[in-house]
Amino acid sequence: MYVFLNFEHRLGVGCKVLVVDLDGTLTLSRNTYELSVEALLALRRARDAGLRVVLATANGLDFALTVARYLGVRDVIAENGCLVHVDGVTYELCSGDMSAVDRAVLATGAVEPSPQNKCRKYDLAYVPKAANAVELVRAAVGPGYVVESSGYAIHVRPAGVDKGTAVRWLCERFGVPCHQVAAVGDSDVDVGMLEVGWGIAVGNATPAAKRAARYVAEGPSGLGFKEAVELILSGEACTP
Ligand SMILES: O=C(O)COP(=O)(O)O
Ligand SMILES: [Mg+2]
Repeated sequence: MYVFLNFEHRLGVGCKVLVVDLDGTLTLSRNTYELSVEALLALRRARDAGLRVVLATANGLDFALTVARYLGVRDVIAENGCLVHVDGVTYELCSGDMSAVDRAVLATGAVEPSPQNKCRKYDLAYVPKAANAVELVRAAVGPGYVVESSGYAIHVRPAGVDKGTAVRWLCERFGVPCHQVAAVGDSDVDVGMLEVGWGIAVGNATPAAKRAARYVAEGPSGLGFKEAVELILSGEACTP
């Protein structure tokens, strides 16, 4: 039961849901996994204000659910939107067998498989070994697949689904207009959700993420997320 405590929420204006990326957004910077204390405190303020918080990450589902547990978050978008876990049930927004694609990607010799791949289903992750790894992988998999870098790994998944697809699915499920879903992120894999929701990019986000956002924070990563929560709680975000 989400009782919206503050004035904007009671009036049915302002943000009702907060969808937040993990790596590069809740962390100290975009090249570490260390969580930002300021971000954790801001996340708790958002939740205490009655916002429904969803973790949206390129990481695998098992990994994301584990992190979400320690963040005090129950709902998760994983594998860049291919898997959505809401109210204890996992929904698959992607389909198809990725084994042949995986073989083609590894045959380029430009990447190493992420250890997470043994527990990932549709969005596979790779560590680049060559400067032009993204281009080589794109050439190997063809137009039916999306190849993007999160800054932490190269991701390959079936075309047509991204974090924005999953946010749109959540808007429907929660019965909330998408402009009242705040989405905060740092990288190219967040562009879809920054466009679908009321997008906020952290200060050190990629150019594509900043272009997709309604608002760009000053601070980097976790400090930028703290600013995003302040904007949300001020009632100035999630305008139509
Ligand atoms: O797993 C990654 O590559 C980055 O994950 P993120 O979507 O939480 O930034
Ligand atoms: Mg990120």
